[in-house]
Amino acid sequence: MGSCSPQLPLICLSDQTLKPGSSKWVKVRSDVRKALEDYGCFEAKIDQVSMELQGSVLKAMQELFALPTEAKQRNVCPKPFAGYFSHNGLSESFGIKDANILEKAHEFTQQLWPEGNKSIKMIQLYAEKLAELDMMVRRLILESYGIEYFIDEHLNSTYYRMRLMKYIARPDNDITAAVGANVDNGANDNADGDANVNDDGASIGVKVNVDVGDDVNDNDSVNIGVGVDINVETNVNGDLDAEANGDATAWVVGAVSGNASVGAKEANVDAELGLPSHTDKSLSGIIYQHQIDGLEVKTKEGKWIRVKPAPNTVIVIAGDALCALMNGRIPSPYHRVRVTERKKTRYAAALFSYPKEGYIIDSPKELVDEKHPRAFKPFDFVDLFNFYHTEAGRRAPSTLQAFCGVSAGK
Ligand SMILES: O=C(O)CCC(=O)C(=O)O
Ligand SMILES: [Fe+2]
Repeated sequence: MGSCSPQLPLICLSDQTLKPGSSKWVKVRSDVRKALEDYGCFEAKIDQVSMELQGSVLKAMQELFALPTEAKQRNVCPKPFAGYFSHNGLSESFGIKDANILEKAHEFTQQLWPEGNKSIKMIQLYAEKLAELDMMVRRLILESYGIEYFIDEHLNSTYYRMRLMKYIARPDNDITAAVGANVDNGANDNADGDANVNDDGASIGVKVNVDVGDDVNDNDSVNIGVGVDINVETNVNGDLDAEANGDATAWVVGAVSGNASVGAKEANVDAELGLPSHTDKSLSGIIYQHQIDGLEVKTKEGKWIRVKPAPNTVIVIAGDALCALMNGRIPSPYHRVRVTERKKTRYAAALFSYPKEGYIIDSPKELVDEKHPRAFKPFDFVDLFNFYHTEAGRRAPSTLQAFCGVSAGK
């Protein structure tokens, strides 16, 4: 903190000194809770993943993305878009379910490298380390609210999915944004009910929904919104501080639609987005940016924080499922990826935790009190996923709120 540009809180989660029950653990626990309540995310300094392993994963990613498109497209998953796909010609990604478990991760090897490849071992080891870290964070969170009894049940009700991502900056003079139809008006709320309208002026929400077909990878120039729902507001205050809000449903489930922006500057920003503004649907996510920055996280005040990559530092980010589980006390922040360095390729890896199918997400009673009335009805995450695919789910300013918000009046 204290530098001129805003930054996320930085918390040291290094293994060496952080032992459950120690005074450091207790301090870190309250820091984690505060950071998540304030920002829905934080930067974590870690030593669980060696530089050597980070380098090996980067090499594996470079190798993977260099494969021919037909090979990459073999990374399919029963859930649409949970496998390989590309967005807007600016990013592409692979999905690996249960990447932290070697036997399961081998399915990915079989899809991509039927003749076998040693890289998967590195990716799996990396996912395993990040999963350990993630479980520690979720343990710290639940302890910080005094619900230790719930830790085992919670951790056993989840699984992991890894995304490996490659981004490039938009080439100059490339016009990619603002294609579409279905214009309608709408105002946006993010998951914690914090309306994304500037306090000091009126806003008009303008949504342009772009629906494209299943074959999303071939046409780089018109794929705005593929796999994402972007709800964009154009602010009429004259400060041109446009908001682009949405959910990258398809990063997890694959809605093939988007709401692209209209307007000058915001169309420009949109066109630069390797990943449009969204909240994650997961419980938690751990993101590692390999050297090149691009990730931007939106604060409750509506400011974008650009997160600089630093060695041995990851971003811990809360998703909608955690927001719901924690009775809205931890928001799932909007974030986006904008690569501005031309001629540089950005690689990022993220490990997400999700509730298992059939598990009912219901805030523990300790999180509900007069100051925090129950915000969400209990739900199965799969039903939330399915709701994202519906017209109503895609159009909702906050899918989580529309699906199970108590105030949604459903
Ligand atoms: O590439 C990144 O830094 C973030 C990726 C992300 O937000 C996502 O996959 O949901
Ligand atoms: Fe995300």
